[in-house]
Amino acid sequence: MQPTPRPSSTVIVLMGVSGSGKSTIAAELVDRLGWTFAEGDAMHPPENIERMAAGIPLTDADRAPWLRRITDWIRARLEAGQDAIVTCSALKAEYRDELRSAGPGVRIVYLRGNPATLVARQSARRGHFMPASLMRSQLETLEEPRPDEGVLTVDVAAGPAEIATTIIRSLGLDPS
Ligand SMILES: Nc1ncnc2c1ncn2[C@@H]1O[C@H](COP(=O)(O)OP(=O)(O)O)[C@@H](O)[C@H]1O
Ligand SMILES: O=C(O)[C@H](O)[C@@H](O)[C@H](O)[C@H](O)COP(=O)(O)O
Repeated sequence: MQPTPRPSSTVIVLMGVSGSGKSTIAAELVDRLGWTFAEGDAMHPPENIERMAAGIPLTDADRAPWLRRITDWIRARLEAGQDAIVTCSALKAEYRDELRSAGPGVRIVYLRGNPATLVARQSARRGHFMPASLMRSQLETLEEPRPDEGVLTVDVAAGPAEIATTIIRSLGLDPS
């Protein structure tokens, strides 16, 4: 069977709840691949950051402008033929549909962890606006990707370097 040809450029979306390692794995992938990177959190309107910092979960309406900005960013990278990486919790299937609408080069990677690990990692993290109290709503809101979504799921029990290797191999991004 012929290998599936890569589209002209690829944008990896690292998804998962707060504390799943999106920023950490993105940094590892950027180191290894040298691709353009955007932190999805930086695209939230300031009110969203204020809400989360105050322990208030975001609603669909709160997330709408943020998802639009991320989707526009992805589309611009694909149109420019640039490979890129972006973090976005993408908790619901409808959010992922929107992100994928940016173009065929979108590859979503779900960083899946057991709740105990996620809570431990998120609460050990310092200097971040997201309070540990919001983990419960993150986990309640999360709709894990269905098999037909074509999302790559990676367990976050392993260390960042191993996870990055798994992602690079599974997406066929090894240097040839
Ligand atoms: N695979 C991993 N193994 C061990 N610790 C990790 C791993 N991934 C992330 N961490 C740690 O867990 C915390 C949350 O990771 P972070 O990348 O900030 O998650 P997110 O961006 O999804 O909120 C950080 O303190 C980070 O150093
Ligand atoms: O959709 C949401 O509720 C938020 O976007 C949330 O899922 C996201 O995780 C925050 O931006 C916190 O940032 P960290 O994921 O870096 O903790």
